[in-house]
Amino acid sequence: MNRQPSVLEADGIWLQFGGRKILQSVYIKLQTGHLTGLLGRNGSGKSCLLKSMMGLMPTETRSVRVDGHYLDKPYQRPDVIRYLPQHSFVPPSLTIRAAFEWYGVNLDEIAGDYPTIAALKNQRMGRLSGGEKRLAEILLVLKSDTVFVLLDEPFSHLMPVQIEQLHATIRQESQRKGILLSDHLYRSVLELSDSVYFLNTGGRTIRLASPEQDLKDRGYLGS
Ligand SMILES: Nc1ncnc2c1ncn2[C@@H]1O[C@H](COP(=O)(O)OP(=O)(O)OP(=O)(O)O)[C@@H](O)[C@H]1O
Repeated sequence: MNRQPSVLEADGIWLQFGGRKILQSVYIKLQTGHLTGLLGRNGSGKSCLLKSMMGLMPTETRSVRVDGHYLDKPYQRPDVIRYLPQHSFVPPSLTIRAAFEWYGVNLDEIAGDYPTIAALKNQRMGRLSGGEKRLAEILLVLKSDTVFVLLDEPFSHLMPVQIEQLHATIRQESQRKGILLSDHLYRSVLELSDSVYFLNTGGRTIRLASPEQDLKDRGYLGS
């Protein structure tokens, strides 16, 4: 698939719960061909930000634009943007094969890199282990025919060898997609990202110039 480069900008995102401010005028930019990292302390609002970008949170204000065009309900545009939430989202009664058909992803294409998933193709999602299910769901989102992908903690529940393989797949997919990666495996995030945002406790994003040092200065990493 050949596409023109595309830019997604999310800005003016304000979110609060019961007067507690979580996001305050957040700005974030994604670009096809680039991988953007998102880091922040526990509870800083990273998951809320991804949900807000999808239109799945009751934000006070929010603007998500793709190439300057406002996206009213991003969650209704899987052709433009897909989102991997922290929780499982495929109905447990679906087999892996049916889930891949639903997302329009060719199971044969991933069989070489992920033989365990391919071998389980007739297994129902609800019968998979936590790691198997997570991996299948990541691949559905990552390999689907879309332009932007938001990944919320994709590496949780995966064993190291799968994380390594996933690094390669994320790199490959980010050549044509714009990917936002949020995960506490910060080494993976730094290694894969072309640029990194930090969501500070005041609910604003800061683009990190020297990620390792900045993360230490902000108390995310020990010094
Ligand atoms: N529906 C909700 N109602 C009230 N508070 C909420 C709701 N969802 C999230 N919060 C609060 O918003 C804050 C940010 O949560 P969020 O899950 O976005 O953090 P996070 O940065 O993803 O954290 P972690 O790194 O621990 O996963 C937390 O204090 C959380 O308790």
